[in-house]
Amino acid sequence: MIEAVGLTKRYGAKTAVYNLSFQVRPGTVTGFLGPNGSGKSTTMRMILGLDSPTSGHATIAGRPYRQLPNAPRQVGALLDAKAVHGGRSARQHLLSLAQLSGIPARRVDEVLGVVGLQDVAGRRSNGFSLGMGQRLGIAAALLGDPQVLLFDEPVNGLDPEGILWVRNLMKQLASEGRTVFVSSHLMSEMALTAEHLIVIGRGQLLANMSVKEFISANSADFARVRTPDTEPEQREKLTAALGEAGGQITPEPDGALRVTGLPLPRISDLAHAAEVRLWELSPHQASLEEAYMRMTQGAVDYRSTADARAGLQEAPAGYAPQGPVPQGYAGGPGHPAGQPGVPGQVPAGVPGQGQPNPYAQQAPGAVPGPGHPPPAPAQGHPYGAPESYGAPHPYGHQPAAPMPPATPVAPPAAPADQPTPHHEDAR
Ligand SMILES: Nc1ncnc2c1ncn2[C@@H]1O[C@H](COP(=O)(O)OP(=O)(O)OP(=O)(O)O)[C@@H](O)[C@H]1O
Repeated sequence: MIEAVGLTKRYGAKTAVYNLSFQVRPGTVTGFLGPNGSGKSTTMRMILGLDSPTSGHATIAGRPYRQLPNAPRQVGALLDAKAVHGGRSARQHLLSLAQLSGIPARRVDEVLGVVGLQDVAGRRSNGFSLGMGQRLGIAAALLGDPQVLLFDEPVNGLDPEGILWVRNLMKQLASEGRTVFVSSHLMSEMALTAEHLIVIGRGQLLANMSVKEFISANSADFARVRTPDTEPEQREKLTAALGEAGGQITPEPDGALRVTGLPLPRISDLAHAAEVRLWELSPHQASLEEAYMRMTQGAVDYRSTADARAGLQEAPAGYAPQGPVPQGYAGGPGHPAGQPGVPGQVPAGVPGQGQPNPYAQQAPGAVPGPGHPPPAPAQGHPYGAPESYGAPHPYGHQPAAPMPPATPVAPPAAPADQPTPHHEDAR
């Protein structure tokens, strides 16, 4: 198990991570979600002993990484796929890691097969695509057959087939009882990969809950209602009537109203009774990605000026209707609201930051919204059979050999407190 307790990291005036507490349990994939710059990599680096916390601590199996008796044997990580000596071949790179940790050379070929790089193993890694580099990084993480695995944006640069393969690999590793902690900024991907979610924004915990809970808490049905644009008093009349009847009303950027808590026929009847004409009355379901974006929208560092026009700049006025904070949200039970925030960093309108949760109108057991299909069935290969580069994958046609017993893996190379190499890869 991985545990963070009050984890805080400041770089000068910049607070990258603030008071983060969570646990990552074995046997499930835990997704670590947050917008760019929200502190995911910094948190992972602190867990791996590559950065020292300003305060708080992180442990793996009850001890800080650097105090684990055989840390390299227990923990594997993919932090930066580009942290490879480009002049070396994939095999040489893995061999040098294996030799450092006393891992038998045959294990190198096993992991090369697992990630589908066996046919390019002799090629220099500086000729690798981003996706091939990710696979090589994953191979390095698996080298020691560790019980605890951390992956920072592992699907970055992978094509759809590669993404599916990573998804199945993560699930397979977790089903073997390992602790699997995977960061991403894509909710849609994590909803298909992870069973548990830890969501952060500007270094602070926003949600800590199962994917099931997140889906049921965020896949709210709602109605869109529009009155004649030319008669604003009709809109006001309707807002009052719906509000009195117990509906939650949120103005949409285009002038429509988003209504939760009332079925469509009731909205129609109330509009009729109030003598309000409707131009639109339509059913909708909030997508998970939308819920995630709304949850983190006050906690995004980098934003296009076009976002304002797209309605992503600010929560619309009045968008935070009534309702309890669902369990597991930061600020909900187990995450008391009103904890001191980072000065100037408390995300506006974020559930659990002392504000009511805007997603309280739930259909329990709701399924992911459009764009979130159910997970694809696993492929024949135990790790989803990646296509190898240049030849059919041998594991695609035969049962894979079992992983060898735990063997050490080289510790992450960067010394503590070095500036984080900030990835400039396309995301
Ligand atoms: N060594 C450093 N010195 C100064 N600031 C840093 C350093 N490392 C990270 N930061 C800052 O801390 C914040 C969190 O960065 P971090 O890389 O942990 O976020 P992230 O969620 O992993 O982002 P991304 O998804 O873009 O990789 C950012 O504002 C970043 O610029």
